[in-house]
Amino acid sequence: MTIKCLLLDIEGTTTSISFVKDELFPYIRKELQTYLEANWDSLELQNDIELLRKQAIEDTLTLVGVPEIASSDQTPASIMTSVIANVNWNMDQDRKMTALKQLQGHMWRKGYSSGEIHGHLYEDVEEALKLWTSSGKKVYIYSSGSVEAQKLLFGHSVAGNLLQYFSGHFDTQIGLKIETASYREICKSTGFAPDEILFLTDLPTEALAASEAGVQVKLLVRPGNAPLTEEIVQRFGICRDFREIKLID
Ligand SMILES: CSCCC(=O)C(=O)COP(=O)(O)O
Ligand SMILES: [Mg+2]
Repeated sequence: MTIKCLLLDIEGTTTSISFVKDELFPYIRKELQTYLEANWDSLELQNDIELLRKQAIEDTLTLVGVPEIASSDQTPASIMTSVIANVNWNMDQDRKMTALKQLQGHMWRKGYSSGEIHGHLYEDVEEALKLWTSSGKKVYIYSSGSVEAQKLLFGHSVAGNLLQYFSGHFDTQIGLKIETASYREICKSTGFAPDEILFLTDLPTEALAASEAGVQVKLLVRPGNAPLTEEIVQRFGICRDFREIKLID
């Protein structure tokens, strides 16, 4: 079946893992206290904290050592201290839950708009986006990073604003990337049959979930990505660069 739609992961696929680990995440740790103090009275921040609070309560049922978030009748200072402990703990484990990703997306706004952060993209990405879209393919992003964080990264990227190439964005609101149901929902939402979609990712767990839904998959081998087993390489095929991907019209 001809590929009509490309579904792209970000970290490890369009963008280096080191940009996320060494620039984006440290920005959150560095700015968190200041951000909480500056935005304490905003509804958006209070909603983000409430989401983190609910997630922490749910997490205590299955995880050990979860820092809980102080209840809303505590002082702002004690709530802030508990939020900082919770966010850092979740980031230490690179957790991909919506509550954390939503707050991060809101915090990165200032970093991108001030020019402190530029979204990293591998140099083949822009050329591939141009080629695919000019030949009539639709391109979507599916990342654990929130839709807002995705738009910031591609809107303020090292190659400029590339948002015009995307037909849409998906994040964990549609489901986790390691769950097959998420890819079924993406098929429904985009209107493409599973085998008309090619999902590009760096993670075998995501590749397996997508392929269970009937979506076609290729794994990216980018510098700094985790090594892949021979079995996974044989099963899905790999590419080192988007220019290696040949789509039949
Ligand atoms: C686009 S937001 C920054 C990256 C991020 O927070 C993340 O979790 C990336 O995960 P991905 O699903 O793109 O591997
Ligand atoms: Mg990834």
